[in-house]
Amino acid sequence: MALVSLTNVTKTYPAAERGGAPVVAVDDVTLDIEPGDVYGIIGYSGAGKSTLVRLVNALEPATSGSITVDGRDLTAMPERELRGIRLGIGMIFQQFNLFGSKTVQQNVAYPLKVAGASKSEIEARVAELLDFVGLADKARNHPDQLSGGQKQRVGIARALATSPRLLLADEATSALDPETTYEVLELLKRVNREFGVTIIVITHEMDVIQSIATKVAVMDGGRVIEHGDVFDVFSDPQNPSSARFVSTVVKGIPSPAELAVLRERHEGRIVTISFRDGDASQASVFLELGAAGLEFELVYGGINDIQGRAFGHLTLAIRGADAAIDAALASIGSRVDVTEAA
Ligand SMILES: Nc1ncnc2c1ncn2[C@@H]1O[C@H](COP(=O)(O)OP(=O)(O)OP(=O)(O)O)[C@@H](O)[C@H]1O
Repeated sequence: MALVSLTNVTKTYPAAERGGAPVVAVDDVTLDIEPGDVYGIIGYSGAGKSTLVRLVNALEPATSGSITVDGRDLTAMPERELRGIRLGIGMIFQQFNLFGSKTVQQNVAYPLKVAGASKSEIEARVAELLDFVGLADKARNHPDQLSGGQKQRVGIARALATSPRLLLADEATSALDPETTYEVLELLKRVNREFGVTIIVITHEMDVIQSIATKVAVMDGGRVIEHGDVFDVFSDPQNPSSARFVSTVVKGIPSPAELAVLRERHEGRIVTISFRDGDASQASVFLELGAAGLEFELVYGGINDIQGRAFGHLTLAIRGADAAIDAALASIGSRVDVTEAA
């Protein structure tokens, strides 16, 4: 059974001005998030991602449709029970949202205090979590004495304090540099692997999805326009907007402008060979071109790794007799996708 299930969920906000049109922030979204998923939700600013998070977190009611968390329908639930649902969901934020006047230890202890845990339970759990996030030596520091990455690690420890099954990460690495982003994403992977916590990652950065998510939903104008396994969406996006996101991290077939530059710099026929794991290896393609007596160079593209599965597009400039090139491409084209620039 899905841990989070959204069925035809719509959230409409009233118009800001009298006579204006209402804002449909989330538009007829149907999505299942299974236990153990790291589910990425990507979209440009205003796509409706944060609104979707607030609906799942029961901070706001949906206008229509149904949302279940752990099999329990939030739509008709009284506020008292919604509070219980919220306790089972951890949240981390772009701006960390730590209490500046409390120490690291007190920040992590806070949700446990609210939940009514005993002093000894709190001490043991906080020590365990600070150890897990590698900040045991900072227990008595205040947030302003920590780096951004350390603050987010405190945020993660605090979000895990009450042992939630679900963690919502809303642009959790958007304020961090690439190195620190990598560390925080690695920590989130451990949270998923070692504690079995399901994670929903909201982001506008495709490389975050690439490095951590197993599934992805692409949002645009409040709608989910494409969703599926990260590998499938990255290697073969079906929607132009998803393709634009993918192109920020994957070099595909060169655009007409890029082709013009390639032609200026390289002689020969420009051919893109697309690999998807399970297809022929790159080595077999290169060997075949070599065996046909053709000269070639790699001029554009690359191979990507998504959770241990490889795919990518390599664009080559190939030189030699046209008939020999035609024969080699026909043979290679029977195993992998071959696209020759017009
Ligand atoms: N409380 C609100 N009242 C009215 N309109 C809202 C409210 N919250 C969000 N919206 C509108 O709903 C749409 C979706 O906003 P949302 O914040 O969910 O998008 P987002 O994808 O999270 O973008 P960002 O990354 O910029 O936060 C936007 O048009 C926004 O202006």
